[in-house]
Parts: sequence; C-alpha cells; structure tokens
Amino acid sequence: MDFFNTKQPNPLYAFTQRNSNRERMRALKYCSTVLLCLSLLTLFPVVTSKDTLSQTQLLQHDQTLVSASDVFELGLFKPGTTSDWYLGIWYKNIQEKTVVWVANRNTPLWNSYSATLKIGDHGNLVLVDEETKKIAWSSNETQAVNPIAQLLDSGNLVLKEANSTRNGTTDEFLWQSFDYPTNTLLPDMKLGWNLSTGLDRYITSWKSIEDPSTGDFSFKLNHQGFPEIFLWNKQNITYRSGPWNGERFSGVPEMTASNNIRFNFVAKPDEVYYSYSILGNLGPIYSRLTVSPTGDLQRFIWIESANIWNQYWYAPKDQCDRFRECGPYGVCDSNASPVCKCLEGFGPKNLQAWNLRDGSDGCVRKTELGCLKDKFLVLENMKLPESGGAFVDMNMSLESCKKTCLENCNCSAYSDARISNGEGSGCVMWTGKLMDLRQYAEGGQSFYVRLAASELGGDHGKAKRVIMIVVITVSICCILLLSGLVIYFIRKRNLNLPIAHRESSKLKGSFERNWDSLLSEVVISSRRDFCSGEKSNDELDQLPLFDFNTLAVATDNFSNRNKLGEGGFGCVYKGTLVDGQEVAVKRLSTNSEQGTEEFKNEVELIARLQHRNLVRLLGFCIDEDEKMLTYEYMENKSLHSILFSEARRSMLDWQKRFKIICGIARGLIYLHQDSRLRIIHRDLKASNILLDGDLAPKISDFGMARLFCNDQTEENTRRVVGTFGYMAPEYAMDGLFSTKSDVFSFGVLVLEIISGKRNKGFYSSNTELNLLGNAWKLWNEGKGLEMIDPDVGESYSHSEVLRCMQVGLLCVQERAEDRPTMASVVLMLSSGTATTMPNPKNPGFCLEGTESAVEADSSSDKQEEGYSVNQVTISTLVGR
Ligand SMILES: Nc1ncnc2c1ncn2[C@@H]1O[C@H](COP(=O)(O)OP(=O)(O)OP(=O)(O)O)[C@@H](O)[C@H]1O
Repeated sequence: MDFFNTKQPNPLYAFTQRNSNRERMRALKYCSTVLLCLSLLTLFPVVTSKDTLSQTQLLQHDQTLVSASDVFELGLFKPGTTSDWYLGIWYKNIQEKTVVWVANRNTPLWNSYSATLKIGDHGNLVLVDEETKKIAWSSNETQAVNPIAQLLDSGNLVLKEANSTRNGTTDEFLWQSFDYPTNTLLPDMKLGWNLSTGLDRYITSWKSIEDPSTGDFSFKLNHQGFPEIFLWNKQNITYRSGPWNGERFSGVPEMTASNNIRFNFVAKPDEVYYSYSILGNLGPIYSRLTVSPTGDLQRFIWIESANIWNQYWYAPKDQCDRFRECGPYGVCDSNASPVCKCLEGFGPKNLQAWNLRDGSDGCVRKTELGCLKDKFLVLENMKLPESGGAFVDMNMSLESCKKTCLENCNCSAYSDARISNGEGSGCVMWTGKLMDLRQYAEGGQSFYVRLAASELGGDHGKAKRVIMIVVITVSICCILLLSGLVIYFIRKRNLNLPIAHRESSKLKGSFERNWDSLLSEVVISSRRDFCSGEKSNDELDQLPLFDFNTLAVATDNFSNRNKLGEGGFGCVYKGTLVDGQEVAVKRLSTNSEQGTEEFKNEVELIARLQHRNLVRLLGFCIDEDEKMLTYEYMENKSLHSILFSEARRSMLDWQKRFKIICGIARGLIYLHQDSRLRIIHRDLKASNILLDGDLAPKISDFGMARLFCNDQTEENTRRVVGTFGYMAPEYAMDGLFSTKSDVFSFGVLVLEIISGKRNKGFYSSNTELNLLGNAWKLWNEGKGLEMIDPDVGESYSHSEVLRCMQVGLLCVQERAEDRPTMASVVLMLSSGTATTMPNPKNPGFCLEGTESAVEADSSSDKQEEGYSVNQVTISTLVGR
C-alpha cells in the first residue's frame, strides 16, 4: 500500500493546508483507522487471489477459494441438516451442493466461526479451530520454502512452491488432494498405486448422504497379478471390475470410450492406476465416479439444460455381478435361469445346494487332468476370472501362451492379455481355481480352460462319451421305470396312513418329472410362450419338485407352531429340510379354486426372475389336491409384521427404513425394466415385502403379477386384484394397470414406512383423510417431518426423510402420467436431488369416503395383530 505517496488529495494533505480543527480531527481519525487496518493486515492478511492461499494468509470460515475458471470452490460446509462443519470442495456453479472432496471427513468441527485454513510451519495445510487451538485436519508436511495452496480447475487442491512454474502434471506438486480421494473420482484423478511411495489411492463411501465420515464401501485397485478393481464392503469383496484388457475392464463390457470420455489404465513398474479424462470441445462436461453409502458405484454426468446429475453408469447391476456368485469353475450368465452353470467338464460340487440355486460352492472336475495330454476348451464373451495370482506377459503370443500353459501342469487357463480392435496380444495365465467367471451375450473375450483330453473329444473321447451317454440314458430310463412302479405302490399304501407315518423323501433335480404333465390339470395361460412364442421352459424344468411328504416332515405336519402367517390363498409354514435348510412353505388351501391360477402364475414368473430384492422360489409341490410353494425363509417375516406392530416397530430405525425403501425400489425397477421380462406386480404391500436376517427387503407374492410384452405399457382388466389402500385409482376404478399402478403402491409403501401407519384405503364411508391425505396436507403446510414415526428415534436425517416423503407423494399422484418411473424414483432416492425433484400434485384416494363392497376372506396378520379387511388381497370385477 503506497498510501503516503499518492497524488490524490488526502486528509494529511488537507491538514497541512488548512489546519482547521474539524479537518484535523477528521484526518487523525482516518489515519488511525488506516493504521489499525494495516496492522491487522500484517497479522491476518485476507485472501487476495481467489484461487490461492499464501503462507501469510488465512482462509476464514466465511471465505472460500474459487478455481481460476470458477469450476470448483473450497470452503467450510455443513451437509444437510447436521450441525458438523467440514472443509470440502464442491462445484461452484451447481446449485445443489455436490461435494467431491472432504478434508476432515472423520474430524468435523462443531462450529465454523473460529475455523481457519492456513499454511502451517511445516509447509503443510492445516485446518485449525482458533478458539481451542485444536488442529482438525492437516495435510502432509513438506520441505517447501515458500509454499502456496491453490485450487485448480480440475478440483485438485495442491501445495506447491510459490515461484514454481510447474503445474502441468499432477506428479509435480508437494501435496495434492487428488492423492487422498474421499468418495469421488474426478477426471484425471488416479485410482491406484504409486508403487515407489506405497501410496494407494481409492474412493470410500460416505457413511450416509449427510455424513461424510468413512463409510463401509471402498473401490480399490489390486495391483497384484493382472490388476483389477474390487468393491469392498468392510472386509468383504462384493464386486470386481475384472482386469483391464486394453480397451475396458473385462467385467464392464458396456464400457466404451466415447467422444466425451476416455478411459486410461496405466500399469508400469512404479505405478498402476485407472483414470478417465473428459474430451471434446463441446464446452465443459462434468463427470464424477462415486461410491454411494449403500455400495453402488455410479458415474454421473451433469446435464446443464435439465439441471440434474444424470446416472450414466452403475454397478453392481445384477446377480452375476455379485462376487463369486457361482463359486470355483462356475459361470454366471444373467440371461439364463438359473444363472449359474458349470464349465464344460465340471459338475456341481454340492448338488443339493446347486439345485436350490445356491451356486457358491461351485463346481469340480469330472475327469482328472493328464498334464501334457490335456486340451483347452475355448469360451467366448467371458469376463476373465479373478486375476490377483495370474501371470502376465505382454510380449508373448497366444500360441506360446497356450504352449507355456500346457507345459505347466498347474496352469488352469490362459487368455489374451490385451484386445484391441478385435485383435488379441500378450498372454495371461491362471493357476489353481478359476473364480468369479461370467459370460456375456456380447462384449467379453475369448478364454481358454484346461480340461482332460477325454472331456473334449478327439475320436476316442467322442466314442467313449457317446457310449457313456447311451449307458446313462438306458440306466436312467430303467431307474425311472422302476421307481415309478415303486412310488405307485408306496403311494397306494401310504394314502391309507396318517401323514405323520408317510415316508419322507425329496426328489432332486428336474429330470425326475415333467412340468407339463404335472400341470396338466392346471389351465396354462395364454402367456405361456412369454410373448415370443419361443421361450423355453428351461427355468421351470430346473426348478426342484418337492414331494408332499418332504414338506410335511419339514413343517412337522404343517403344525400350528410352525405357522408363519396366513394369506388370501392359504397358510405359510416354516420348515426345515433334511439337510438343515430353513424354508417357508406356502400351502394353498385345497378348497381355494382361485389359488390355482395364482399358483401357476407365481411358479411360471418367479422361476424366471432372480434379483437380490425378490424372494427366491426354491421349488414347488403338486400332489393330487395339494399345491405348495417353497421359498427361501425370511427370518424377519414381512415388513407388515414389524412396521405395524407396536412391539416390533422400533427395530426399524431410519437408516433401516431408508435401506428398505431403496431395496424395494431396486426390486421393482428390475421387474419393470431390468429383467428380461416386463412385469407388473399388482399387489405390492407391506405384507408382500419380506425381510431377511439383515432386514434386507425382498418382494414376494407374484400370484397376481402380469407380464407385459414388447412395447405394451398398460392393460385393462375386468378382474381387479390387489389390496385396497395400495391400489392406484385408475386400476381400482377402471381396471387399468401399468407399471405406474405399481409405482402408486410403492408410494403408499414409502409413506407407510416413514409414518409407521397403514393407509386405510377407501373402503369405509367416513370422510376423514387417510394416510395419503394426511401426508399431502402436512407437506403443503411445510410440516412434512411431523409424519415421521416417533419409533424411528432421534437419529434420522431430516432431508432424507423429506426426500422420501416427496418421492412417496410423487408416486401416489392421482394421474398415472404424473407419477415417476421406478428408474427416476431410484435416481431421486440415491442422488439426493431434493431441489431438482418436481413438486407433487394431489394424491389419488386421499379421503376414506368412497364406498366399496369388498369381500375378503383372510389375512396374513390374523395371527399377528388382528384382522384388517383393508390389507387383504381382493379380487373383484369392475363394470365397463
Ligand atoms: N418366505 C417367507 N419367509 C418367512 N415368512 C413368510 C414367507 N412368506 C410368507 N411369510 C409370512 O407369511 C405371511 C402370509 O404370506 P402370504 O403371501 O400367504 O399372504 P399375504 O401376502 O400376507 O396376504 P395375501 O395373500 O392377501 O396377499 C406373510 O405376511 C409373512 O409374514
């Protein structure tokens, strides 16, 4: 400041010129103010350059650094409604605060006013609470002489020498936030290892969307063997990218470079990492890869015109993305059902578990290897197996690779290490068990598995196999014939004995019965061909058939003690199979004619579906008049049995409720669009959401579900089935159902989960507001949080609850076309975009006043807590 040299008139000048008392006083006052400012400036200089903090400056609690082109901003922030303060970096021009880095994620500040960011004595950045003098966070110390901190347009906060001209590559900084990612990988950030320094850069989820502290999920590169990236849930791997094959990760076939994004993978002696860059001259494109608190990897792209983060990619996607789903030598194919099969030349290790669709034990060789005599089976479109122990040679040809593998008796498979434009190069070899294989419809790569020569043929092998097949077929025919006769005679005898005395047995495998003949008395629906007319019954054929006695023994003769509940079509019992597996057995009441159609529908549909949020059908039984369905046993029974029970409701804190909402949404999106079929459930309700031991939700009861073909979006029925309180208006009144009628039921469920109260539907004649009406009223009065069930306790995130309420209200809007799709619902739930969500319009059926003559005959909760007509699945006809 060159104040005294200024040519401008100033108070001191005026003082010497005029010497009047008034002006003298004014000048003195001015001077003292200036001197005070100068001394303060010397002690606490303010930040002058918007993106830089020098050694003599402080960044106060209300100041921020802004990168040169206004892309990123660094400062203190408070996530959602919490009272904790964090130092973080976010996008400057995106209204909805999207934080990409947090310095003190595990050491928040209780208040912000006394916090400052400065460069410490050891050339490090420090965040200090000036009041307590406590250091909340510090970067590494540096040997810098004159360090400055700068926020770059890449989102990287760096420490460098003030006079350094080097700011090109990320390796030249004294310290950089890019080396310490939180939950976000930004363009040009490295995910992986600096092997010289041992620095491992990986992303770790926030604990919840309002809590940046270290969460359970991490996405980490393993540089051993043939490097690949693993998604960890605490100590367990949940998903694997597969190794980089020169073009993409072998487990991400949809990963294709575009004009806008380039993916990079670098494997050098001193570093191994993955990164991506944004290309193009279409102006700035914002993209970020994150790991969410619930373990989803998501890439978002900012859509400027719509003001939203669009989900561009996500993983894990399906059952086959689950780590080691099909065990050693098992291959997962999400287009097949069941999804697991053994590699050719291998058979299931644990046949019983395998038949019950638990493939985790994998497969074992049928024929011992003969080392140099072995052959290789080629498999196409494969995700390469776990490769931490693989051997890689980038210079070896495929032919030498094969030879080297053959000569090493422990080598179990080989493949090209790289593929580029369809051309392979290099060599990768695996020894020992082959784990976590999957096959794609397209997009994987060729993979060569070692097998005993006899498994692969040659004339001698072929002849041997043909003979074996003939012998086996003849033996099976004889056994079947004999056992048919034996069963016939035993049955004839057993029919006269009480159930408890009947002999227990369980038929395993599909080859022992014929689906069509078993169902011959059942009307096969016109949709049997599942739209194409070509659909095979493979899945059904694979579905185990239990005989009556097995299930009678398992459930202790269907004893009341084992009764889990009762629905419209019969009772559900807990059972234990001879191998100790716990199951739930739904026994259709023998006099329920209505149940037959639903039974067939359930078996036909659910056998073809597999998702972690859908209950698994393990098998079925048709024995004269008896029809039973056997499901995986859900320890916590139905959501209904917990949510609407005074005694049990407090088991569900907010985090659990939120997880349940997200899980149901994921199951529904799978039904509506992600599975091979488009299915409308038509009877979503709290008693059809089952909860496993970890309270993970699974949608059950597909008796009412309908399949939509090709481009069909809605259907009209005269037979309205479903449960009042959950039924969309257009469905209940006009019989019109679509994915949007399921969305309505989902919305009701969301509001029930938030409030712990049932929606009363519209059966009674009183004119009070029901749950939807109440929610709508509170929302409009800005009192949404009053909806929350007091049993949730104190620990809930206000914004998350309000977001769920908004999603719930959007789903129950009166007009089907106003309701979001489940895909949008999942996005809204996961991305925290409350500000960009539409405002809900009025809900359908928000009064209890519409009368309806409904007959209902039973309820799942008769046993649990009284009878409620409203919650029972009904079936009625509507006029046209
Ligand atoms: N796989 C399972 N594991 C544990 N409990 C189960 C299982 N399946 C059903 N139940 C229990 O049995 C009850 C009855 O189920 P069911 O599907 O027969 O009828 P609902 O869905 O309650 O009623 P409705 O038939 O009217 O739709 C459920 O509410 C649940 O408590």
